[in-house]
Amino acid sequence: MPALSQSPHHFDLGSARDVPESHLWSDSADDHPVAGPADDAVPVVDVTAGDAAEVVGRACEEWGVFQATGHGLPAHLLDRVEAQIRRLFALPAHDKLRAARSLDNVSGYGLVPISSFFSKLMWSEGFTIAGSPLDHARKLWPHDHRSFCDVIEEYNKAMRDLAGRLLQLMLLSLGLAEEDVNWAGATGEFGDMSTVIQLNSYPACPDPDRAMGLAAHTDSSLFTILFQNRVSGLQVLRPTGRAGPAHWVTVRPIPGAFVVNVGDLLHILSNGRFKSVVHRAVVNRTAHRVSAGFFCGPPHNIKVAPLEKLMEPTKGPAYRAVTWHEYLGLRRKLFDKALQSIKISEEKWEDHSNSSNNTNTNTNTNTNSSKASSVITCV
Ligand SMILES: C=C1C[C@]23C[C@@]1(O)CC[C@H]2[C@@]12CCC[C@@](C)(C(=O)O1)[C@H]2[C@@H]3C(=O)O
Ligand SMILES: O=C(O)CCC(=O)C(=O)O
Ligand SMILES: [Fe+2]
Repeated sequence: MPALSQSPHHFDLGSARDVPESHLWSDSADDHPVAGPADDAVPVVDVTAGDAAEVVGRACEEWGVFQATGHGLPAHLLDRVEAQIRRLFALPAHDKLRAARSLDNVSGYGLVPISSFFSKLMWSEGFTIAGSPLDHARKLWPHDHRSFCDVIEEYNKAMRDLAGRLLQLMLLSLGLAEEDVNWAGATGEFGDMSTVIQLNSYPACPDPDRAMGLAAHTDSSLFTILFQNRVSGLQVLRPTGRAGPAHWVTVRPIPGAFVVNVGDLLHILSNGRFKSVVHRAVVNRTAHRVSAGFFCGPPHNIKVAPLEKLMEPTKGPAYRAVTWHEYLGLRRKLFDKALQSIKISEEKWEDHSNSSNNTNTNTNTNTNSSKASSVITCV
């Protein structure tokens, strides 16, 4: 076993010749098989196709995830994003730790936030960007933060535009109009929607079957747009159902395509119709994999609740209303029990429909008009 330079938290994964005890996941933790290549695959949608909304809707209901092609983001921008992610994680540990995430700031370098719920460490490092990356980039590259900030800024703009288009397709597929979700923006603009970028790094691993890149989880967002490029590693859980017993399906990388997955907030908004997909990232022996998640949420202070229009006449809302901020707080405490904790039982449907709590579903209660996380500038 290689010596740990400091604590196991700062163990240099890239140069490991063995998986240390601190990062060793037992096989028994993996309770589902991985489906073979002959099994059905995550749907692929050309977002410019005439039937895109319909295909997106089916994918979100059946899988909770799809791959988006035809999105129009130039390949050279994605190459520059990937190069900057690799540049960041290739820095020596002590440089990266200068930009470490702190208790009062979600942005910065560190272990994936859900790490605290697991006794073993994951084979990955992360860098979270909420708002401007400038302060952290300056700490990483005191003399050359510009190229990182410029690329992130350009990527953020292009991704917000894509996110707006995807949201419109999703809402259209649910039969919703602009006035049903007034914060969603009318014409594909992403308006005041909140976004967070999560950069992930998964170094090659000497014993990939006994390590875990990113443990199984759902995202708390409305939806997440993941750039995974050419190295595979993302797997989605196909629960027991039409496709047989529960199993993991590898999301085959399609160069230039994005993986779009439904998060808990969209599951709530659609009253459970769109599935918040459980997913994880596995590692491999030879390739250093990187990815970038673009987490899309409602505007600051908007409460997301099941839409009246999507409820069956005899049924009520399955969840109570929450802002993204409140929900992140619940996730920090309860992790995968957070969604269950806001579930409304059938007996309470009647009380709930009489209460005022659910009337502000789509009302902009935004008293603090901060757009800090929607605009990334490096000035
Ligand atoms: C906005 C956020 C979503 C996220 C927590 C965070 O504050 C920033 C990182 C996000 C991420 C990325 C990896 C998986 C995940 C579950 C985690 O631990 O951190 C998600 C969080 C989430 O979706 O709740
Ligand atoms: O890297 C991946 O494939 C998955 C990343 C992910 O799930 C996340 O950032 O939430
Ligand atoms: Fe995720």
